[in-house]
Formats: sequence, structure tokens, C-alpha cells
Amino acid sequence: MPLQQVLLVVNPISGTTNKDEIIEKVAQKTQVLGMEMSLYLTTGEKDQEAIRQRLEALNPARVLVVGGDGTITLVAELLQNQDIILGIIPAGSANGLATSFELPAGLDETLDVALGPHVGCIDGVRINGKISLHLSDLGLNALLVKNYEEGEMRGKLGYAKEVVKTLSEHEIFRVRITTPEQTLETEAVIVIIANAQKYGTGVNVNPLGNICDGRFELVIAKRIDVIELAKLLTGNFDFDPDVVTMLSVVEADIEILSGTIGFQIDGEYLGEVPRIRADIVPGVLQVAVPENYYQTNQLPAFTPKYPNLA
Ligand SMILES: Nc1ncnc2c1ncn2[C@@H]1O[C@H](COP(=O)(O)OP(=O)(O)OP(=O)(O)O)[C@@H](O)[C@H]1O
Repeated sequence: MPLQQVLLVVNPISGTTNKDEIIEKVAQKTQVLGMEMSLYLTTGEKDQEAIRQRLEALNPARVLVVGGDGTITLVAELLQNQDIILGIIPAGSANGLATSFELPAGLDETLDVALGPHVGCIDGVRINGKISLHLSDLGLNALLVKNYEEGEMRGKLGYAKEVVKTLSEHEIFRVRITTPEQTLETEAVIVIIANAQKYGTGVNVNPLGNICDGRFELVIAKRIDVIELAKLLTGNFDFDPDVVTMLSVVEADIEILSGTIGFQIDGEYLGEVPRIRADIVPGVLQVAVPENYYQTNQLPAFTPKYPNLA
């Protein structure tokens, strides 16, 4: 029988983790498990096309990704609706997706999960034709992402500096949100389109979120309010409806009535837009998760789409 193929995609420049040690360990573990590993190092140029070719040539059962959200999203786009499990080895400055799956801290434990038998699913949210797997938004945070991308300082200090700048220059906009259930017109500083619960920074914006429930949430903050922000951060979702509204939906049409506003998908700033349409694409990805993931999160058990791989 041919050996099971594993493609390891590594972004050599993401975060500060030593990638050589990870590559070495994956090589050892796959060998012990009777799998064959191939390595692809990203270059920052035409990586998606190069990975697509390797997927076609190798037909792997799994793709392990070592990088931040950018690299994971790049690979995840190629794995949609495929018979391939994604294993995440977080090694970026933003690891939002890893946070959602509560991956263990140590490298050995992370690899055991990434190569292990437990599989979860991720819904996608299709926004203006692009797939968001995590968190996207209009307004305040998109402006922060833009400022951070354009700023010269990286890391937490650079981020903090841009938070202060962004809070001083953010704008309040008028928005009309139409869902199958209702139409809502309101002022907002941010409209978050949330598939997951937390941003990569650990900020919990969507306590109700489940990444595989066939729905996504809209979190609309009408103004910046310290008390409501503290509630969000501590997972208390008894919001003052005058400040924060949450809607759980399968589709939404979001129109900016006061012109255009900054928009970001999964940490990538995409410019100002007058309108977005979003709808859920259930279970587009299969992801290796820790054994107790479903129990600790009180989620119904997930039956893999391709049980032969689990
Ligand atoms: N070999 C490379 N050289 C330079 N840039 C690269 C290389 N490989 C990938 N990249 C770039 O790395 C970015 C993705 O980084 P990723 O999100 O995985 O890590 P990160 O440390 O969280 O990054 P960031 O701090 O930019 O969010 C993409 O912009 C991609 O073009």
C-alpha cells in the first residue's frame, strides 16, 4: 500500500519561532506513523499556485501549516471541500485560527493534534465573493489593520501604538443591515462578521460563536464604551443593547448609508467599500483538533465528511 502523504507548508519568516526544529520533528513523527512528508517553504510570491501543483501531484491526506493566519488562510483556500485534513502549527504574530481550536502550547502536543485522528470542521463566510474563515469587519478594526500594515513598528508595541492612533481617528458611520429575519438601521463604529470567537490578539468579540454551526454572527458596536468593551473581553455577553447588538444569521446584506468604510477579511485590509454581502458556506474545511475539543466546548459531536480519514 502506498504511504500516506503529508504536505508540510512552512512560512520561514512568520513570527519568531525556530522553523528548523519544527520541520525536523514533523519529519520524525510522520516517519514513525508510516507517513511520507514533503516540504514546501513559502516565498511570498505565487505560493498558492505552487502549493496547488503539489496538492495535485501528491494527493496528500493532510496538509500541515506552520505560520500565522496569513499562511493558514492561503492554504485553507485551496483545501475547501477537499478530502484533505488541515493541521495547524501556529507560528505567526497573529494566530487567531489556532486560538479558536484551543491547540495545546507545546510543540510535541501540537504535532500530536495536527497528525492525530480527531477532526473538526470550519464553516466559511463568503463575503463579496471571498471566503472568511475567522473574523472580518467594517470600520474601527479594519482601520487598525490598515494602520498596522502601514506602520513601521511590528509586534505588540507597534500594535498598541496603532490602537491609540486608530481610536483617535475612527469615524461613526450609518449602516443598514438586512437579514432574512429583519432590517436594522443604525449608527456604528464597527460591524464584525464573526465566524469564530476571538481575534488573533485573544480579544473575545463573539462569545456565542461556534466555527461550525452553519451560522455566523454580526456584532455591531454603536460607539466605543469602556464597560461594554470589558464585558466582551471577559466573555460576558449581557450587553447594553444601546451599545452592542448581536445577530446570529445565515446571510446578511450590509450597506453603508454614509459613503464608504474600511473593510478587512481575516487580517487583510481590502480598502473602503460601500456595501458587502455575506452568506455562510457550511463545513468547507476539515481541521485536526484536540481530542476533547467538542466536549470542553459543549459542541455536538462532529462526523467527518470523509470518515475514512478520521
Ligand atoms: N519567504 C518569504 N519571504 C517574505 N515574505 C513571505 C515569505 N513567505 C511568506 N511571506 C509572506 O508572509 C505573510 C504571511 O505571514 P503569516 O500571516 O503567516 O505570519 P505572521 O507572522 O502572522 O505575519 P504578519 O505579522 O504579517 O501577520 C504573507 O504576506 C506572505 O506573502
